[in-house]
Amino acid sequence: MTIEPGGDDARLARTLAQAAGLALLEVRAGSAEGTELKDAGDARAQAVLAGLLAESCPGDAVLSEEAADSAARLSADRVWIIDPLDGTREFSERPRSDWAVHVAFWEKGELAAGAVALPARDVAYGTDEPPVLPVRAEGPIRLAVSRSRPPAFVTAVAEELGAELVPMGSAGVKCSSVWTGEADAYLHAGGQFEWDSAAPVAVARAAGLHTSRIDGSPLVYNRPDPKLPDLLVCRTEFAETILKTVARHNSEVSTR
Ligand SMILES: Nc1ncnc2c1ncn2[C@@H]1O[C@H](COP(=O)(O)O)[C@@H](OP(=O)(O)O)[C@H]1O
Ligand SMILES: [Mg+2]
Repeated sequence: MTIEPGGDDARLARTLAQAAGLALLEVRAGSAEGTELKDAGDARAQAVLAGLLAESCPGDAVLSEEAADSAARLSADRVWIIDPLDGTREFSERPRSDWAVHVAFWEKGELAAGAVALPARDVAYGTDEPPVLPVRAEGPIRLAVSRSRPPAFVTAVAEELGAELVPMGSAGVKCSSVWTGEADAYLHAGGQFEWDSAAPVAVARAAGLHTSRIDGSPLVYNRPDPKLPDLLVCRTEFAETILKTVARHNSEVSTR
């Protein structure tokens, strides 16, 4: 199934992400700090999303970072894959704005819709109205990477590509940096889960970006084990070069 703009599920994904985003801004306006703030954010956004999903689509399954997993999702046709607060670390570091709410919708084997809200930037992106890629300005490849857990091989890869690293928090924010044109690619390896990438990947696909594992294989969602440790999201013109460069340096790292 391909991701179609519009549609009720796509609009619902955006509404849900924005509602959780508003709740997170309220939590952040309070006095909690550090772990207490992270926990309060995770819990509040989860409660908002779970409540709205139960109301709007009571028969659907849900896979969430903040809720117990249920095997029921493996035989369901409709599954919401949500990360109520992605970039929890950055959420707790006021006034950073690189944190997000992810709401993806999976149907019969494929991501079918998704939305990524960046509440501190007052913006949300969704497959209902896919982002339009800007024309790329001249210059070196800009590679968005985790500011706290970049892949082991990323310095060597950037050197070989003559690329600039752009560190930031949140997988959703890094994917959004590719569709807004702030970066050309988002590269991650070393660990992640389906909820970290499902919604950003749905929006990236709708925007016409390349999305894959770092060995070039497809990103597959709603699997029994939700670990999905690596990905590349990039402008299509850079996919082949980046994948080849990663393949060389990833094998050097993993055989060390
Ligand atoms: N090595 C790793 N193992 C597990 N999760 C990882 C990871 N590296 C990044 N992630 C998760 O991916 C999301 C984006 O990370 P980063 O900001 O470092 O790019 C974060 O999600 P959460 O904030 O929802 O926990 C983070 O926990
Ligand atoms: Mg996450």
